[in-house]
This record gives sequence, C-alpha cells and structure tokens, in this order.
Amino acid sequence: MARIGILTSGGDCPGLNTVIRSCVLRGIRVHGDEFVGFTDGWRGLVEGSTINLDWMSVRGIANLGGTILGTSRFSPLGEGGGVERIQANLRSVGVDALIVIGGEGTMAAAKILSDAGIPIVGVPKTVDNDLSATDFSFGFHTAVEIATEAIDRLKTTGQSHHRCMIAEVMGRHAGWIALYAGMATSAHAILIPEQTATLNEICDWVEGPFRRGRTPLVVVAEGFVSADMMEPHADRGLDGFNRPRLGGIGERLAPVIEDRTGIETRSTTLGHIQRGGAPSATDRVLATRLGLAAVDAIHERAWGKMVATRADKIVRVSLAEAIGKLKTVPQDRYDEATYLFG
Ligand SMILES: Nc1ncnc2c1ncn2[C@@H]1O[C@H](COP(=O)(O)OP(=O)(O)OP(=O)(O)O)[C@@H](O)[C@H]1O
Ligand SMILES: O=P(O)(O)OC[C@H]1O[C@](O)(CO)[C@@H](O)[C@@H]1O
Ligand SMILES: [Mg+2]
Repeated sequence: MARIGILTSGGDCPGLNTVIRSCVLRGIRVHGDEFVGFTDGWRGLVEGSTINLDWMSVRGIANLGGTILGTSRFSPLGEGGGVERIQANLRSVGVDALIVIGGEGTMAAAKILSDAGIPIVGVPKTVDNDLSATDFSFGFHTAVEIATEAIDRLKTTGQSHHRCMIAEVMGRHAGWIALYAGMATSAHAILIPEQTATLNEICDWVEGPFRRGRTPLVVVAEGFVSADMMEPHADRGLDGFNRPRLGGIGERLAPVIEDRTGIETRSTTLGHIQRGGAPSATDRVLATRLGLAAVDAIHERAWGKMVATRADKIVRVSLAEAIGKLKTVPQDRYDEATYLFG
C-alpha cells in the first residue's frame, strides 16, 4: 500500500482525466493505495494545495476533457519552490511517491526533482506528439480527429466560394498534427516547423489545384517558418514559462497568397479547440494503459522512469531518455505527404 500524489502539468489535453481515473482504480483495487491530487501542476506541489482522489471522485471522468486537477506552466524550481520545500510538502501530506503527467518540459522538471531524490514516475501527454521516447502521446489522436473534421468543413465552404482555405493547427516544434490532418484531408500544402518553403512554392501549390477547379487547401502548423521569416510567428505575448505564444501564421499567409495569386483566401486558426473536449477512443485506451502501468511502476520503485508505448507495448524509459530529443517529423514522412501537394 502507498499514498500516491498525482499532478498534471503543461498544456492540458484530452485523456488526462482518463489517466487519473486509471491510476486511482488500479491503485485502490490492486495495491490498496490512497491518492492525493496536487492542483494546477507543479504549483500545487510547491504551495501544498491538494484534493482528495478517492474512488468516488474519479467516477465517470474517463471521457471528460481537461483535467480535474487543473494545470499550469509553473516552475517547481522557481522562486518559492525547490526540492526542500517540495519534500516538506510531501511529508506533510504523507505522500510516498508522485505520478507526474505532462510533456517534455514537465518531464525535464521531473528529472531534476527525481535526481534530487524525490520518487517520481512520469506519464507522457501532449497533443503535439513530440516526445521521442513514446510512439504516441495521448491527446494527439483526438487533436487529429478534431482538426480533420474541422478541415473537411473548411473545404466545403471554400469550394462553394472558389476560395483558398488555410487551416492553422497546433505544433510548436513538430508538425505531426498538420501532417496527419493534412494527409487525411488531402491538403495541397502542409507547412510544418521541420520544413521551410518559399512564398513562391506555397503560391504554386495553391494555384495548381485552383486551375483544376479545386479549392486549394493549406494546412499550416503554428511553428512553421517560411523562407522569408527568421522565427515562428508570435505576436501574442509570452506564456507562463516566458516563451513566445505562437499562433497567427495562417492569418499572416492569407493576404500574401491572395495578393500574389489573385485567389480569395481565408484562414482559420483551430487553436485550443484541438485540446478541448472528450478524448477519442484510441486516446482513452492509451491513457488508461499508461495509468495502470504508472501505478505498477511506483510499486516496483521504478523512480525516474516514464511509462511509454512502443510497438503497442507499454514500456518504461528513463526520464533522461524521455527528454533527450524531440520527435519531429522525419524527412521520409514529409516526402510521402508532398505527393499530394499542388
Ligand atoms: N527544461 C526545463 N527544466 C526545468 N523545468 C522546466 C523545463 N521546461 C519546462 N519546465 C517546467 O515545466 C513546466 C511545464 O513545461 P511546458 O510548459 O513546456 O509543458 P509540457 O509539459 O512540455 O507540455 P506541453 O508543452 O505539451 O504543453 C514549465 O512551465 C516549467 O515550469
Ligand atoms: O496556449 P497554451 O496553453 O500556453 O499552449 C499552447 C501550446 O501548447 C501546445 O498545445 C502543446 O505544447 C502547443 O502546440 C502550443 O504552442
Ligand atoms: Mg512543452
């Protein structure tokens, strides 16, 4: 029996509640554990803000979007935080070990705390799917489904008005959502952070289908940098960790495409719609499996590990491996998509 703390950190995504529910059920039923939730990511751990996570409190949440614990981009090591403070808080609420659900930034912080002796097991989440130690992170599949449905809708209105349509999707460093949703909707251009393109190339990809009587469709990831730009488009201030908030590249490209090609162009930014709402069935299954595995990892004292999926199996990797390298779209996957371009 253990008393286990859980927190969710970084951007939310569908499936976080599914993991929480799965951990609590596994822990209570198999190991006789007790659970405590730390609220709003690392902030709850540093400020000692907790909620009780018993069986009743996780009932019916497996298909609920967001996170019942709340999340933030708060640093556990910043002012007011630090290892000693966290250890004191863990002692005062009687928590033996932590399950930390987050993306690469959260896992980087988890590694520092784990190296300092705090017993932690990580669970990967992110709609961006950019953690290389896991084949997929939950949230990604749901985001792709949402983006695909939205882009299908953009195509029909674009077709009616003989317009070029731009769909901007999430993807700060990796263009996985753009690649998947773009391929699924037969986009005439998929613009991702890993690949640059000139404005001439983009306009050629737009003009070709227009000449054939088609609605040109451009799917662009927020982190895309065209050949005439120095860095991703960001004019929305900074996030909680002082990084530029991305978004708006679609709106920036639309007038340029319209001017150069003479084709009326509209842009839609899907934004946080991709992160909200119920997880897909695939993400529910993945999140459930990861939650079960995280609790078992705690009982095997697999400190400093992150549970992950590889070739459909659930495995454990070190936090060092988890944060080693971002999983970006490789050249061959992009090349496959380019056969649909223009
Ligand atoms: N390299 C790092 N070292 C220590 N702490 C970090 C590091 N990167 C991020 N963090 C902390 O972890 C928090 C969560 O990281 P971040 O905001 O990048 O979200 P994430 O877990 O990567 O999820 P996502 O980016 O997918 O939304 C940050 O707000 C910051 O406090
Ligand atoms: O608006 P927020 O919550 O800071 O998050 C936006 C970022 O989070 C992500 O969804 C996931 O990292 C990115 O694609 C995006 O840049
Ligand atoms: Mg991150």
